[in-house]
Amino acid sequence: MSLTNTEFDIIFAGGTFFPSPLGLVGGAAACCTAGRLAAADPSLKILIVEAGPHTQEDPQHVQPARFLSHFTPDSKTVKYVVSNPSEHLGGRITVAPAGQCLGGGSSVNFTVYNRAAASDYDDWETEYNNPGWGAKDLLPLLKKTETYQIDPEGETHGASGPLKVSYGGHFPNVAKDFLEVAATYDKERKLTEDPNDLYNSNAYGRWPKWIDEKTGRRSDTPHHFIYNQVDNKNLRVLTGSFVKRVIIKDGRAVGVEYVPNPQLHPDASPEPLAAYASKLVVVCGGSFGSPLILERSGIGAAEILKKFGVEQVVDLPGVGERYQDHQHLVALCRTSEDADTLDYVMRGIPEEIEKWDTQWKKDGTGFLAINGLDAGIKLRPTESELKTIGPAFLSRWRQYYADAPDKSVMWLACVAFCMDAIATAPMGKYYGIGYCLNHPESMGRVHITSGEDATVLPNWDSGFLEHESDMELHMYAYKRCRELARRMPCFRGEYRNYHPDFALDSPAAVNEDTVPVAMDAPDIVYTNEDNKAIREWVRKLVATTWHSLGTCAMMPREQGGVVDSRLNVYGVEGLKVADLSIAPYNVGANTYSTALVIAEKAAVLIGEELGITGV
Ligand SMILES: Cc1cc2nc3c(=O)[nH]c(=O)nc-3n(C[C@H](O)[C@H](O)[C@H](O)COP(=O)(O)OP(=O)(O)OC[C@H]3O[C@@H](n4cnc5c(N)ncnc54)[C@H](O)[C@@H]3O)c2cc1C
Repeated sequence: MSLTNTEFDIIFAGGTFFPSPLGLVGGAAACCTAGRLAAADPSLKILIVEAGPHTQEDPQHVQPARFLSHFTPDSKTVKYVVSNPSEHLGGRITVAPAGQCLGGGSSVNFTVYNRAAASDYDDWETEYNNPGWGAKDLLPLLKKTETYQIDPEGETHGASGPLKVSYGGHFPNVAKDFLEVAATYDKERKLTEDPNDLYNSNAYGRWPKWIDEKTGRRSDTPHHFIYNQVDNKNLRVLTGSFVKRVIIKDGRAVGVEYVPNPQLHPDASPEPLAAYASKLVVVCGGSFGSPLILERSGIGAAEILKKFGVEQVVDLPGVGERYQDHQHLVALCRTSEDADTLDYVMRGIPEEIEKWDTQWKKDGTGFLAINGLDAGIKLRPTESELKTIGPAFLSRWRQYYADAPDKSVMWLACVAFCMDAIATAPMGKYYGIGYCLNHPESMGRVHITSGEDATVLPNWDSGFLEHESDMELHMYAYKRCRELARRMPCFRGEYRNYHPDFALDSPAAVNEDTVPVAMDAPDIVYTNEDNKAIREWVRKLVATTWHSLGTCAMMPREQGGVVDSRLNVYGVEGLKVADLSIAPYNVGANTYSTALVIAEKAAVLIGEELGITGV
């Protein structure tokens, strides 16, 4: 589709693309920012350019529990980003699936509602010099996005935003078991009604979801910010198109070049087309997409651009650096047939889908209206636990966590399906206690492998486990998960492939076919050999939590920053980045909420600059 003769006000690159004064790409953040601006000023010509397909009213996007259906080898809605082999992972690669469809991650994610600690955002303001990005400034925007159906009067939650947050349409008995065990076994920690108030941590609770309790639908960004404005002909979305580069003339971004996605348009000419924006180009390709768009546009480190024949426009060596994620693992167990798990739905068994689809259509409840992540904790180690974790983590704790009681070191949760192993585990019902590290010390990097081809995979080093402090925390986390899991009434043994390879005669040996241990049973004592086995297990299985951020960091330019605190790319006029890639440092939570608050803030900043009121 050629948009060459249409001029937009804004183009959003990475999401959907419109010929407009403003242009954007159409991921989670892009749809929110574009939708807010379009609603405030319907005369604004906006184009969103998105690499993947539309998602409108597709059950695989709208019904929350369908998220694993996107993970097929030939997926058209998820892009598999493959890392370089790493010595820290025993020489193996890791793969990060990233949403590639209108709405990006918001259209395929697991719908876990998890909010950062207030001090995470305060650090953005004070440590990275970004006025206006602290918790007190962002809280009103966090509230603006959501309707917190669980407690609309809650002080830190929103009551009338477009995205609904609830517990979903069912409370699985597996999650109830988990909370009962937590309350009885873990004497050091309490239960909470609201694990997401920004200011408190270290208490177990029922876990909310980005799901509307009235309809059972996913709270994604395209349906709530874009598809609900179909009558606005000035808001245009171009799907199936990769933004190749931003067109920069005399130091100003004036448009984008885009090429068809060959997976969706195999017969289209690969020649680039152009769309022009008179006011602004906003890059929103996510943490994997945005740095690559910038590098192909000549914005990045000299040696990388030179290697791939891209003429440098701005020297910004920070582009593509500071890749961060939340590394996760799950200790899987078998469970009884009467346990509520999503295994059969996740495996796509037709009778199960049909049964729950009927229920979902009737009243928005049932297994399609949940995500199987129904209880958990943002956990901080106790003083006595801290003594056992290890010297590298202890040093990290003292430097980063000790004085910030709202920060948790990991999110630990009960998973009511065979997460990570659904494709390989024998048929049956499973649950797991899983966790992700909230602020791993390790960082990676992502860069182009071609100056011309926007469809090829990048050069990605995940950075996972490059710091010993992360490994020590993983080992502690596994032990916590295991103690909780084996006490749960629904426990019927550990699934060997998702536990370390302990010696068979070790007291830590995997118990495959058994019943729960007593609540007051002593914790397992691990030998040096057992600890080595856990270390190997972590290396073998640690994986992305799909929470990539930080690759176009909002920091001072001299410290490696890519955008300033108004999201302007250093050295180019009329060019912003507005997605999770601008996060200067990690947040202790699943990242959709943070992507949304960045998008809301971007809309406000753009509104101010273009004189649009009511954003
Ligand atoms: C499988 C999965 C599960 C997740 N689960 C959760 C969860 O349960 N809870 C939670 O809080 N968070 C979750 N997340 C994370 C969350 O969805 C992301 O943090 C969020 O979507 C990031 O938003 P973004 O706008 O920065 O990027 P994205 O949402 O990734 O959007 C980027 C968009 O840009 C497009 N794009 C990239 N390059 C180009 C290009 N060159 N041209 C055109 N388009 C391009 C992509 O196709 C994509 O649509 C999950 C993510 C994934 C992938």
